[in-house]
Amino acid sequence: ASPLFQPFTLGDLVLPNRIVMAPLTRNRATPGTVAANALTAAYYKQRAAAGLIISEGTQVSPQGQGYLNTPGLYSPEQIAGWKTVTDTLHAAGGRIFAQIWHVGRVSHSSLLNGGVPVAPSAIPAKTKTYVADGFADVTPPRALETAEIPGVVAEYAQAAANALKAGFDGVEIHGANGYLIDQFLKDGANQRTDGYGGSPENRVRFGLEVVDAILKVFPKTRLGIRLSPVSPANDTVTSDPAQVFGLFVSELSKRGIAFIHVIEGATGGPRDNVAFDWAAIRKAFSGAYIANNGYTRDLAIDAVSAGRADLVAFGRPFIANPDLVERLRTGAPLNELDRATLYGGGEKGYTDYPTLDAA
Ligand SMILES: C=C(C(=O)O)c1ccccc1
Repeated sequence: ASPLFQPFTLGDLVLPNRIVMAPLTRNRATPGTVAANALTAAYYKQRAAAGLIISEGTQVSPQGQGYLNTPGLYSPEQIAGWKTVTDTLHAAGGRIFAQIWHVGRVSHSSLLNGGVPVAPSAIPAKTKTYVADGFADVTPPRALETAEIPGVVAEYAQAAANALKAGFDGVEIHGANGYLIDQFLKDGANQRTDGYGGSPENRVRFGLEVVDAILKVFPKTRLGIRLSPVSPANDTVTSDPAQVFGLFVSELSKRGIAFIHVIEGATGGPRDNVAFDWAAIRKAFSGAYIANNGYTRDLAIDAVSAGRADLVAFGRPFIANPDLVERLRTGAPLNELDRATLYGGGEKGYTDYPTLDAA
């Protein structure tokens, strides 16, 4: 069988195959920000055959929330809610890492008690977010004071400690798609004049402080980070992707974390929007490389067989195919994705996609 279906040891965790369920925001943490409804546990349980599941983005604090009904990992209720999910998934033989998330400037005052989002600089993103009455332009942010930054770093570390309590098998730091860490990395969003802005060395500082703070409370063998060097997601770009991500990845490699999860191209879009040397990034990192973005069965089999990736993450295919692993193994056709039920709502488009044997 293709290496895609062979086991892989990630850090100290043996995965039964190299197929990862990518983090997917579904806006179904109701009420509010607690991932406790039975639907969420059922949704993840249906996908337990994945080599590894990475949870939907889970905010590290109230300030870190940018969308309606996304779960948090900063309160006892939220930890207890996620525990019902991880217990259910473990009972079904699955493995799940928590993706911990701070949206930075991609938020809306209606989610922040009338407040404004925080960001590296007071530069509004030309992007929308999902709030109570549908999609809305994000609220222009304020720049974080230098003195506030250690507090935000500590929110990530606390969320990682909470992830352990909530029964997660590991943590993925959300460092991609134009959210807070990515905003610091990219000079289109970060025009600070203190030690956190300007040179690539300064722009990687925030992300590295987050990793170092987490490593004080969390094992490096179970820690990874998602990156999107050339994605324009949420209107966040940089003039120097090769420089800043080459530096960031080599610094991450020195810390010995388990994986980088790389969005190759524009998130959910073209893989060749900007020329980028993915092989150089893979070579610069000592741990595992999870490739993501628009992979088909053939592309995934080829990437793993050719050694360009250790694992491949699938997002939208996992939404529509709870038994994606089986379908990829046998080359079976895939269910169509229903875009109308991606965000918000209930079981429709969440837990009601059929498996092969149900067809
Ligand atoms: C967390 C997200 C990301 O990383 O792009 C997200 C958020 C809202 C809708 C889709 C995706």
